[in-house]
Amino acid sequence: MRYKAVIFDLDGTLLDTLEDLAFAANRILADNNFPTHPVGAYRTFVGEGLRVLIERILPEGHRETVVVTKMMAAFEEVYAECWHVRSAPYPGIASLLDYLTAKEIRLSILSNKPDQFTRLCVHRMLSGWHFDPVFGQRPGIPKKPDPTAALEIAHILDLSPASILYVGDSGVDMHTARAAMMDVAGVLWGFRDGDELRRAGARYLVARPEDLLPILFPV
Ligand SMILES: O=C(O)COP(=O)(O)O
Repeated sequence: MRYKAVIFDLDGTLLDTLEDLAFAANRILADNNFPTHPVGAYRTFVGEGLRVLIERILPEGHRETVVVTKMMAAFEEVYAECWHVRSAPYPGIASLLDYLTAKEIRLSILSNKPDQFTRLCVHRMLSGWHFDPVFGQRPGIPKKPDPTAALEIAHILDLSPASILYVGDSGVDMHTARAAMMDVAGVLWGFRDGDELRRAGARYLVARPEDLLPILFPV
């Protein structure tokens, strides 16, 4: 078997978290008399961590560090109440994870979502499977697309990057995997489109979770 482990991105790959993220972000915008955004716009705002999300949703001219920092704290407060309301695994993820577990493929998660929310989401929505390690964005560790955390996972699993398949839904994920010398599959059910994934270097593009099986277990 070529791949012994999979590193999954979280938002837009395993979990559809878009509506809860958009709800919390729009709430803090409205609370501060800033214009809100349609839920779909958040597909391009999410993916590079909380600070970048806040910078992207604020109107130009209101992105000073002090405003961004205040809005980050406000977001964390609102999201702490709503992160689980409308979020859930995408269709087909449960069966995929069951199958990978039965085949003894090791499972791991690497997200740019703040680490505490990453762990909460995994604990509540993906507790039926064993993911280890689970890393969100941690203070002092460079976020994706820097390959540091992906390589840390390879080290913890005691596997070479070549024996790990990275699965994600954004250009940031594709760049992360390539920088870590891992093969990468881009998923088309997430927040970004196939063009972005292809341009960022996706080796495979998959339309449904079960389409990962022939990649992981070629006949
Ligand atoms: O919350 C984010 O910025 C993105 O999270 P992801 O890395 O799981 O897509």
